[in-house]
Amino acid sequence: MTAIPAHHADTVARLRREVCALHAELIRWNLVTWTSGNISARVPGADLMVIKPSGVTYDDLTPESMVVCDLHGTPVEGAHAPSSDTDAHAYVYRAMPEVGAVVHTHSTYATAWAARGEPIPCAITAMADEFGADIPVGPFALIGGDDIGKGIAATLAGHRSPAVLMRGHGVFTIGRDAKAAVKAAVMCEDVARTVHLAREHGPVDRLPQHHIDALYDRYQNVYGQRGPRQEEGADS
Ligand SMILES: O=C(CO)[C@@H](O)[C@H](O)COP(=O)(O)O
Repeated sequence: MTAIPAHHADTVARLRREVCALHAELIRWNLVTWTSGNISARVPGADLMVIKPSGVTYDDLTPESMVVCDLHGTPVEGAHAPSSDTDAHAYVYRAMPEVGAVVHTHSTYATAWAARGEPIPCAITAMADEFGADIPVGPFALIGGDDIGKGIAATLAGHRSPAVLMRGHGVFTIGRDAKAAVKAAVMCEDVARTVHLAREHGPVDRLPQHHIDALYDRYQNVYGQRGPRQEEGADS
């Protein structure tokens, strides 16, 4: 195995802790069953990523059990075999330099949309906020190799949505960091459930595009705590 350059050691140690800890969020938000989801994060400035080991139960995950791989999916540091979706994550990092993290789940409602091969229409404000569009469907691809990654990148490149429903499989989300990608997976399941429930009682209309655009812009650029006053701790 190739050694990790010394100047990346602290970052890798931090990402081992972060990626490990965030798997607890997949359980907390009921997005995974047994070992069926995974998180990875890119090591900034290096052609490396930190990813969950394959088939290890979430209770048994530790920072040390995370696997460092290069961006072709080859393990570089770690005692475990990496996630079965390692090649998919690696392809996304190679194809989408702006992506800092990838998350995969089989969360129930979103995966039901994936099983139907149907995009989730952007019908509620929470969806316009986070996704800015319908949540798209990517192609079916077998696990292992580059095909899942190719489908994710081809579907999400130039798309506002940080989530894709891979046909007949489940959800992949991307983010600038692991917390953002996990948040997108949580929100994806939430809106998948809401729009599904709404459709049980009748047709659901997509929001008008100008409302989607306005909501997306506000949430992405105005919502929450921003700017120097908040950073200095001002409260009024
Ligand atoms: O999608 C799949 C299998 O359908 C995989 O993502 C596994 O469900 C999780 O695999 P590991 O990350 O534990 O290898």
